Amino acid sequence: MGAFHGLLGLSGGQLAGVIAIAIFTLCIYRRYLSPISHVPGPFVASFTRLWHIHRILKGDQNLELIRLHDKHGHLVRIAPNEISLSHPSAIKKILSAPLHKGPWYKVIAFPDGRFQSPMGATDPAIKNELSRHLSAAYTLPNLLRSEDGIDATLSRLFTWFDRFSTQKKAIELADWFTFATSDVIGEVIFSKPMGFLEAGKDIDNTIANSHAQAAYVSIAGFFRWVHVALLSNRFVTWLGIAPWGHLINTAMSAIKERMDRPDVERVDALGHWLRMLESTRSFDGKLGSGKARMEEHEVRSAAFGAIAAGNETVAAGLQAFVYYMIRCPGAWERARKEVDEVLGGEGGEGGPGGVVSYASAQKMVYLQACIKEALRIFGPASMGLPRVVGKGGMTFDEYTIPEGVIVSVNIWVMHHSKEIWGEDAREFNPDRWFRPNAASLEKYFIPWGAGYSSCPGPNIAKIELSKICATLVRDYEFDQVDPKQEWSWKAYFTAVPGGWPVYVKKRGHH
Ligand code: HEM
Repeated sequence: MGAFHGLLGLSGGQLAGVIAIAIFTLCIYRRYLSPISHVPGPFVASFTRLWHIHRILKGDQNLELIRLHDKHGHLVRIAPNEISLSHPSAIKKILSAPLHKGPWYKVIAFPDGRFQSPMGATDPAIKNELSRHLSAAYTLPNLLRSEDGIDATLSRLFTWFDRFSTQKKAIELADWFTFATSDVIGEVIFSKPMGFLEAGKDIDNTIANSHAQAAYVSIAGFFRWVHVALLSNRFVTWLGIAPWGHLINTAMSAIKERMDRPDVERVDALGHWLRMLESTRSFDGKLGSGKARMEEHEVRSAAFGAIAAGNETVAAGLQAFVYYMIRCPGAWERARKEVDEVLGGEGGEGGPGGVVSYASAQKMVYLQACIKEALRIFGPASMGLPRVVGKGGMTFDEYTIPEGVIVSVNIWVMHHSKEIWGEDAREFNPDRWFRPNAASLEKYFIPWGAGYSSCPGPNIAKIELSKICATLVRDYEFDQVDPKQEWSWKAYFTAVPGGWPVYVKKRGHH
């Protein structure tokens, strides 16, 4: 360091002064001279990303953004080079367009930063190529081939609920729904539940630790090189010390077992990917060449993606359904009447305890509107989805945003926009889906994101939400231990509520 000062001919104090002036100049440039300096937003955000990171860690980035858009309008500058958009056309112009994703996404790599995952690929052409084989496993007909396995898993959940009803024991739905959705993902991906419902408890504190992991991932994307240096590198992978935890470990050993036994034929997603792997093994198309190929690490990465993204999101949707339904007078009874009608009276489908089929749940239009409304009012994905403006820039209102600026669309901001949904935008009202303008609002309903980078798992989520919500409405009621208590949650990349214990009551038991 001393040699460095000497080289510049500066004393320690002078060097500190030069650095301070450089930082000050950069701040002035970012605040007053940058091409997006005229876009309104929090003062600090205009010269440092730390404002955004602070809001993420505080866990209220979604609500804060809604407040800022209410105050400033369609454009809010949330970092020196990022603008959040609430303009109704932003979904089409930003998410549905083939824009590159923001650099934040690159942090999503498995098992380490050397490998590109579909979510981590920022170039739309590469992302599409990496996803091509994966998504075919998630079509509705493919997934419904696992419906019996899903039913067996969910029956375990309802057996627990029956027990809690008899015991009059208060439970956290956050835990039980996450146990169930984790087990279902195991069933759908590799025909093996993760074991939470069998154990009836959080295994290895997996779910308890997931909040800290979620907070880490949501900001690690802004410090990717630190993340690569500490955790996401070849050395950590080689040592096998990455803190993946029970879910990923279970998935990886299930994949290994299946690869060791190529004679086992299964209808799950893994079976599909392994067949793809086999048929493309001899093919040496290069990434970016537009040619189909799939490699072993991509199979692992696909399972990792589903497991990392597919349990708490659905569990949050399920919680939102129960939470808002029990607060909406008459909604549970109305949904139950419909469920009974469709199933032909109390019990229906295999009698009490039998899990409602996906096909029957699709006929329950009010129930589906309630599920949809729960996902609108409480979108499980709470972080803005960043894209990079391409050549020629982009115009919203009187602003022209130049090439290279990051533009993000936050699902909460869009779902809570009064301009789009009307004055009752921030209320839970399933009946909005029966209004004459409902069809025209579909394009603004984006719980899964939109465009080439949107969630690959809606069909899995819809199967779970439909079956679980229909069965809950038919067979159970929920009373909060403290009916006035609001739930709490932290909005990182996803928002997972908790802290609202309930009593489960089996229908007819008092
Ligand atoms: C209610 C449930 C769910 C919601 C609301 C949801 C929402 C989202 C959103 C908003 C994204 C980000 C899109 C973007 O970056 O532009 C995403 C990505 C993803 N989701 Fe979901 N998701 C849900 C359930 C699932 C399930 C069940 C799976 C299981 C396969 C899944 C797997 C993934 C994966 C792998 C990604 C990364 C996709 C990629 O970029 O390749 N999600 N999800």
